[in-house]
Amino acid sequence: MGKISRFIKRWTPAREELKDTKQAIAMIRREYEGIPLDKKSVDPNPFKQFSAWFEKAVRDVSLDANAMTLSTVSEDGQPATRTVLLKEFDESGFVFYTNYRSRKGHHIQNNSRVSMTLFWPELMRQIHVEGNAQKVPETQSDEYFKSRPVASQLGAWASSQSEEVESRSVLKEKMKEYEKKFVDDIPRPPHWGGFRIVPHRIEFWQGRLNRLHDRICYSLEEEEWVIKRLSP
Ligand SMILES: Cc1cc2nc3c(=O)[nH]c(=O)nc-3n(C[C@H](O)[C@H](O)[C@H](O)COP(=O)(O)O)c2cc1C
Repeated sequence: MGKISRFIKRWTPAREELKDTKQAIAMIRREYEGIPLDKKSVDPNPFKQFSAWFEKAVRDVSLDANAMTLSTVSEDGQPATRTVLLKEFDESGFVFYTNYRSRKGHHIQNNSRVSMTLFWPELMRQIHVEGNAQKVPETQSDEYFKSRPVASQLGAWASSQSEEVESRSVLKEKMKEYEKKFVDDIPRPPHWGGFRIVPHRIEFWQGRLNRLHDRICYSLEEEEWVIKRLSP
């Protein structure tokens, strides 16, 4: 049994112990005993701190270490969240790719304020970022689009993301249509590309004993990152 499956077993009730959802929820409880996180021990640069945590997550987290919850806000102030994949990262921000005509795309075009959260249960760690989303340059989206598998490239053409679709077979037909249309090179759909989240607040959360977790928060104040410890 691997490190992770042992870990999961420890915190998951046995199948025969589960009677109903209410009881299942009540049975899920664990202590967090992560490595201490302190204002003195973190890097003064939040991007370097992010890299250190992300690299550890890629090594130690079972799957989808780059999956993050993205929150946007609708025109009438309704927040909406969904999972997207972090695809690029540097000191200018966090990049994910999507359909600009999707629900999230419309939200961002109307209100660029977004937040994103990565949670790595195995490490008892969470990173929460708040900032503004902006489209990446077209050349950057082109480059990333080219690196995707051909089927994913066709999928970007075939799917009018977030719109109602009659059936799965309609999607399959569209895939076939685009397969015929683009024989050699598949261009990037103009409505598909990256958003960069430019952060002004980055919080690192480390689970600790007795729910006394460590929270170290960087906020951008007059172009300087100010570091504070927050109550759990
Ligand atoms: C693990 C995972 C990764 C995903 N990655 C992306 C992604 O990188 N980009 C994307 O547009 N949708 C991604 N999705 C699908 C979104 O969660 C969502 O269903 C879709 O983008 C439509 O969202 P919207 O209608 O709010 O715009 C992913 C879903 C999961 C579960």
